[in-house]
Amino acid sequence: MKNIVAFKNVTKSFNGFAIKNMNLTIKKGEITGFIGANGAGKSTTIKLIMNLLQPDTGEVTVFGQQYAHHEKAIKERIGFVYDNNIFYKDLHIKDIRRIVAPAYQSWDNELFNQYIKLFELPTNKAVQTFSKGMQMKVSLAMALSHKAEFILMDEPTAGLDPVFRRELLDILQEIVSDGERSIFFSTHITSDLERIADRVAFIQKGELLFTDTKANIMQNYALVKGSTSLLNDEVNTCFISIRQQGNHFEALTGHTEKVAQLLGHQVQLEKVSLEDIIFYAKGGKALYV
Ligand SMILES: Nc1ncnc2c1ncn2[C@@H]1O[C@H](COP(=O)(O)OP(=O)(O)OP(=O)(O)O)[C@@H](O)[C@H]1O
Repeated sequence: MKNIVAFKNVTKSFNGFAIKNMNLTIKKGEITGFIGANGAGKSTTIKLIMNLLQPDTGEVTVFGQQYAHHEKAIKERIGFVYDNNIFYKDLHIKDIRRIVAPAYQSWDNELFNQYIKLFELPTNKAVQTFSKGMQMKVSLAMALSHKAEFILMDEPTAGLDPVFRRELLDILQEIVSDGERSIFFSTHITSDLERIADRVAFIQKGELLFTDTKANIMQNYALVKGSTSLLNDEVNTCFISIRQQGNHFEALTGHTEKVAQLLGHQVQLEKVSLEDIIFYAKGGKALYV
């Protein structure tokens, strides 16, 4: 499957925080959800994808091209969607159309009008009077009207009411249904991922812990419970995190099959939700009591 975005050993350091040796790929035709705790590095990663930040080392390619030589061509094909559309706040939708349209070669006015209607956005009010969800829809309508092939969203569903959130998620699913467009969005809400993501990327303290299809994650990840006497170096390599209490342990594994081979019936294997994975993975590789 074709990569829309490929990070190759990307590092980016700030004082006290670093994206470490990141090898993120985003696949064509899929919705990839990007999850991680506050401050894990989601926005920084999105800025690297958008070339708003440049890597200290490593390489970012988008549509197989590098920003250094193809910035305009790449940006033409990306729709960066965010609610805080500061440039356009005082404007009405028709003014936005007038200003934004000339910036894109492939802008389609007819399509823009269709989305404004579909999203039920008022055309007679300044965008700053719109709710957060409506502003998100304006941004999405703009992205779709210049026929962006890749929609990139930083926490699109944060602060939306459940009905609006579901509506937005349905729209996103519809967007990728032809297999030609791709979506990458960050979120804190695991149910968003459970609902629409094909693939999930999980970042923790600047490190990409995994990127995998939801189906694989559900199949390969499990909570393992058993006696601490079973733990040894070989067994421990199967675990992402281990919690011990007395002579019992609970561990998150991404290698259910291997654990079953090594420990068989001596341990209990329980299915996990994405929320469980994020909770248990929080301890990283550390072994703690
Ligand atoms: N320009 C910058 N200069 C210095 N530090 C920065 C800069 N941008 C981000 N950081 C730091 O990098 C870390 C990661 O921030 P980032 O915004 O990427 O996290 P996030 O996962 O998007 O968090 P949240 O979910 O809270 O939005 C934070 O500790 C932040 O303070």
